[in-house]
Amino acid sequence: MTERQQEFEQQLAELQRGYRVRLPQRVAAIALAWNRLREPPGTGEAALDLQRLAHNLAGSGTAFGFPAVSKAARDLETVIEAWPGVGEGAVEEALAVLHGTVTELASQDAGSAAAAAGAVKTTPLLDLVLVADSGSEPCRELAAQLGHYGYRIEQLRDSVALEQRLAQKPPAALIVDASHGRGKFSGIEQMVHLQESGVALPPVFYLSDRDDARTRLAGVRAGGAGFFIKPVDAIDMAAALERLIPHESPEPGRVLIVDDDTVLAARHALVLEQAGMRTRVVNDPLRAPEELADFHPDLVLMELYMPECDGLELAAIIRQQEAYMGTSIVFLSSDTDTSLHLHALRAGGDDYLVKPLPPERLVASVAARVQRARTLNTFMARDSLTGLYNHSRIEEQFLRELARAHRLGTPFAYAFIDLDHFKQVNDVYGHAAGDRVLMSLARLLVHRLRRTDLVGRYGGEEFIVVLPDTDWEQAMSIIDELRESFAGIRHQIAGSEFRVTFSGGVAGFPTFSDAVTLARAADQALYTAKRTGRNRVVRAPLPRPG
Ligand SMILES: Nc1nc2c(ncn2[C@@H]2O[C@H](COP(=O)(O)OP(=O)(O)OP(=O)(O)O)[C@@H](O)[C@H]2O)c(=O)[nH]1
Repeated sequence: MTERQQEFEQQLAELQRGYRVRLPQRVAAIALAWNRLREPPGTGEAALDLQRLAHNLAGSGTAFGFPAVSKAARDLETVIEAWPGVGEGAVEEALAVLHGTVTELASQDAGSAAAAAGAVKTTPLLDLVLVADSGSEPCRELAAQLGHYGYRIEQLRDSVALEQRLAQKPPAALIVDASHGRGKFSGIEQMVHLQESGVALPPVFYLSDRDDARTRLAGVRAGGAGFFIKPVDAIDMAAALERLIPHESPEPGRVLIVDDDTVLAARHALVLEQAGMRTRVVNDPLRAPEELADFHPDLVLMELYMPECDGLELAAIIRQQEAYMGTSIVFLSSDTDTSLHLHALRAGGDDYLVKPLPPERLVASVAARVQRARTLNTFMARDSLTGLYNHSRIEEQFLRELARAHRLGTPFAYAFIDLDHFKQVNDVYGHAAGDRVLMSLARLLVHRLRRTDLVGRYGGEEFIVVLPDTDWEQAMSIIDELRESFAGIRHQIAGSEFRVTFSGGVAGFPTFSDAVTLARAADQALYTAKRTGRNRVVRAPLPRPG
């Protein structure tokens, strides 16, 4: 075996271990889906969910070296297909066999299962340390303003306290008053002194009363990441911090593999998963559209020759749908005929890979295409001023969330937010000032909400927030807290200062169960908020019975 093959086999073994550790969770998901189906109101969708979970497990078990799991899952799938004709007992029995098979495997590998269960995601650190004289009013005000954007600020008086703080838990960044202490550059000098004595500093932003070259130069020489003249507009500082603080690693690329050759498809999936991508395999091309809608891949990797529906036909089906304009299509085939390659590209494919393909070539081609699909999708999905989801994308996300909530029976909240008297802001301070206000609200929403929440700019000064797994009482208090924070932001433009407020309307699922009534309810609640004085959040009234 060559060194490369050895490495590949090792990687496969690693993947196999990961798959094995997650098996109990997959069986638990199947058991949950079965409970949902059995207890009213079980729907056709719940039955499909259950069938798909069992089918996926049946399809992947053997590929990962667990044929007994595949067999038990396939038996369960067959019984589910025949249900309710076969009765609950048969399903329970098949489920028990699957559970037993997986429990046995899990007990052999309890150690790694525990390790996998213990993996907890952390949220990015957003605390900052401000080094300034305690009596400095502009610095106190800046701290308060940054607090509205979701940064936690701790103020320290001297470099001794700072050194202790850095040793405990380093903050995301330091903000240092350049003239803090004695002397013009004493704040800067303190940082230089700390660095020279071997203390590792996070990025430092200097605040200064004076905008002269000497002070700026001192800041640059001290390794400053930014230099701001007092009084600092908090939105500028928030923007600089946002660029600096590393965000969570991007979502892994999602690849849908369509190939009727189960072994080859599983192998491609293993290779791509090993390279950090998420994959889903479909062996029946006619199921691809359904999986596409459910999985939302960045890229579809498909075999050209397949029974019933070949790759070119499937590409045509995908390309006819606007929702998948940004999805890459890569063909795989052992056919080296170049005219066929051209034909495949004309049919909407982005690349054509000839088999057999070394793993690193597959990973490189797919990763490059995933990246391009991501970039294209970002342009298509984002509002250029605020960077939030644009109108069509937030609507799409809302519908997706609604479908998920229906499927899982979880609540979610929907809020419509609209700036108050925004026309006056434009009229009095100019359009550019209005744009800055829109950006500041966008920043506040993104910083203060969870990563799983969805925020979009619906139109001019209207925003939509979707809060998954949140009931509307929680949503009311979250949106109201945001309202209060936003009202506290001082917007500064050419020496003048002003504040802006927003009004909000909140509605939720399952109180309103379809998209139209839910959005209309939130809109009406917003209208009530405007009519009753603005700068408030109103909950949609309960729907009339019947
Ligand atoms: N600066 C800026 N203004 C915008 C943008 N999009 C829409 N607007 C402005 O937003 C203002 C909305 O005004 P109205 O619909 O009258 O609402 P309002 O003044 O906020 O009043 P209420 O909603 O009733 O509180 C208009 O003046 C639009 O020109 C934009 O991208 N930038």
